Amino acid sequence: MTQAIRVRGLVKTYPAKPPVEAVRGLDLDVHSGECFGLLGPNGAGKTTTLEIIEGLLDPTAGEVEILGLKWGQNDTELRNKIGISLQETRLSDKLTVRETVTLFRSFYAAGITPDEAIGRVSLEEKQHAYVDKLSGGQRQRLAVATALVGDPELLFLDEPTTGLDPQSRRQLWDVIRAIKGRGRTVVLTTHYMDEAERLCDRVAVVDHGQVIALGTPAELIARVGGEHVIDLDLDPTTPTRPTHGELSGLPTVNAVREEGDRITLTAGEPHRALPALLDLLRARGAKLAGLTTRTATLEDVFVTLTGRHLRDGA
Ligand SMILES: Nc1ncnc2c1ncn2[C@@H]1O[C@H](COP(=O)(O)OP(=O)(O)OP(=O)(O)O)[C@@H](O)[C@H]1O
Repeated sequence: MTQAIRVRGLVKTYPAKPPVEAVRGLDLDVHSGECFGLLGPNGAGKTTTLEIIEGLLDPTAGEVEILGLKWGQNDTELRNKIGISLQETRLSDKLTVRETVTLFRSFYAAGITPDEAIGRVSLEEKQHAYVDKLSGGQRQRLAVATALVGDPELLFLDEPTTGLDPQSRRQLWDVIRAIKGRGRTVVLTTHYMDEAERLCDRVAVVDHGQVIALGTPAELIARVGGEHVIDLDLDPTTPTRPTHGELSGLPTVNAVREEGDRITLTAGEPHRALPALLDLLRARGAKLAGLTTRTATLEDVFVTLTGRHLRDGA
């Protein structure tokens, strides 16, 4: 498989008092044709990493190769091969959708027609509308159209669906799937775990400027110890809580997490873990305020790895 992106030992320290070590020795390989997700909480270093790869920011140290090319050596060629939709792409309110896409098309030596780009993000009906008259979702799709119009081999989408309603998010997912369907490489950052699970072939979980886990969503979920999660809420009046050791000793339980009255177990076989859990709770005289079982998600992966929720402070 050819590499779309190769990053080694990336470091970015912002000058401040004290200096901010936003990226601390990050390695990354993105394969051609895959949809790759960078996940992590606010401040993890995702945007900084992307902006260095996109050539918008200089690294403090490290190597970056994009499509076999390097910033500083092949800039014009690189700019023609990548498309970027920034977290908040600034578009002029005084231009229409069509004028905006036409303007961005003029930045590229080759590409698709503005009409085709507008069609790919389903904005035909809005092509004569001014940017300030668009909804949030339409604006985001326009931002993606401006990134698509140069027919890039590699497309960067920084939090493409943040703040959008569910319907607009799904529309953008379809747009992203279609881009991938054309064999293009997509790198996206997101706070939304369902988005990453649905769209990404592989994801890297970034925390404190480093990759702390990498793999397909299914691999990462399997790695946290089981595909099934049992969430149980103890009634606060419960006299004696089961101990951590008792919970981890239940059949097929791989991990135990306790946050206040919420206990979360990951279990390989819930049909074996659950009856034993209920017996244990009965023996402790514990009252249940709630009990649910569900499939493990990337959010569980992140909490297991870092002890924090991905959307903390989001
Ligand atoms: N220009 C800057 N000067 C100083 N510190 C900065 C600058 N830009 C970002 N940082 C800091 O670097 C760290 C990483 O920020 P970055 O935006 O890369 O994280 P992120 O993972 O993309 O977060 P978010 O999800 O909020 O966009 C943060 O602590 C941030 O405050």
